[in-house]
Amino acid sequence: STAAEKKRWTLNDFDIGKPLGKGKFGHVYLAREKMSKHIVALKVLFKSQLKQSQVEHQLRREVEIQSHLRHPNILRLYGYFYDQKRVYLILEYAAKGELYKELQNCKYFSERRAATYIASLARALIYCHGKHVIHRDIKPENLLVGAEGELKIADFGWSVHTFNRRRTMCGTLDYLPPEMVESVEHDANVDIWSLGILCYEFLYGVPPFEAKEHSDTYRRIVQVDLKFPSRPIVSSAAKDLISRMLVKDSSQRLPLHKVLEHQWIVQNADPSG
Ligand SMILES: Nc1ncnc(NCCc2cnc(NC(=O)Nc3cccc(C(F)(F)F)c3)s2)c1Br
Repeated sequence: STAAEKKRWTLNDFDIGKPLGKGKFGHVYLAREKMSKHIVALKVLFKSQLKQSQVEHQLRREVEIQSHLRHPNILRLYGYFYDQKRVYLILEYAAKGELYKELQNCKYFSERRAATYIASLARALIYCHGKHVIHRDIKPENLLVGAEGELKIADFGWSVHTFNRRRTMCGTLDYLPPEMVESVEHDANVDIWSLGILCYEFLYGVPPFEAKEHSDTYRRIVQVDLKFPSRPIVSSAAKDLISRMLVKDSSQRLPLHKVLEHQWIVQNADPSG
């Protein structure tokens, strides 16, 4: 790892700028490292809240996992430091912000834009799985957009190394595959399911199993109650790809490298990604 990852950073090393977003555990600020003038995002977490939620081990795992990941579609976590009350994550700054805000603004994405994002995500997940890391929490809130419009997966707070698969419930229900909702053993194929959920939400503006009550969402997930609305009009190729990822039996889900070879991706994704 680089010198930057070894250094003992303190808040004095940074000029703090505007708030970028408000997370569950703390706020994110634009910041500039004084010596290098390098622009970063600084996520501030309160130790009291981390302790209260007993997630300190997850945070340590995130920092450990992220320190080994280098991919254009994965937001870098350069390092962390802490003081009396807070833990600070030093993150790559994604200049075009949070993808879910973009999705809210334009309701749903074009097939070309959706396919380009899905292809980027598939490549990032192939890279993660190759390192025995599953993200487990792929959803619009964890996707950011870089200065060139490229997608960046962020927040590995729920990721794990596959050899110690865990059964804890994590993230919102909408994106969880049947095996996690039924809290049985799960593997890297959980991320393929979430990719299918995302592909549907990019094209229709809502996740496929959304329901008023948690219990209804749960039932729709375990029954894979997949319906495609008549509006907006979506190509049959896109529906075919979604149907091959949202399969209850995780071993039968389309493998990520096959996602990249699917005709809808080949015909619609921008190769630069
Ligand atoms: N424009 C932007 N450019 C860059 N970043 C931005 N926002 C921050 C995105 C994040 C990346 N990584 C994260 N990681 C965590 O939050 N981890 C986390 C937090 C609490 C508890 C835990 C745990 F303890 F539960 F694991 C783990 S948030 C924005 Br907006």
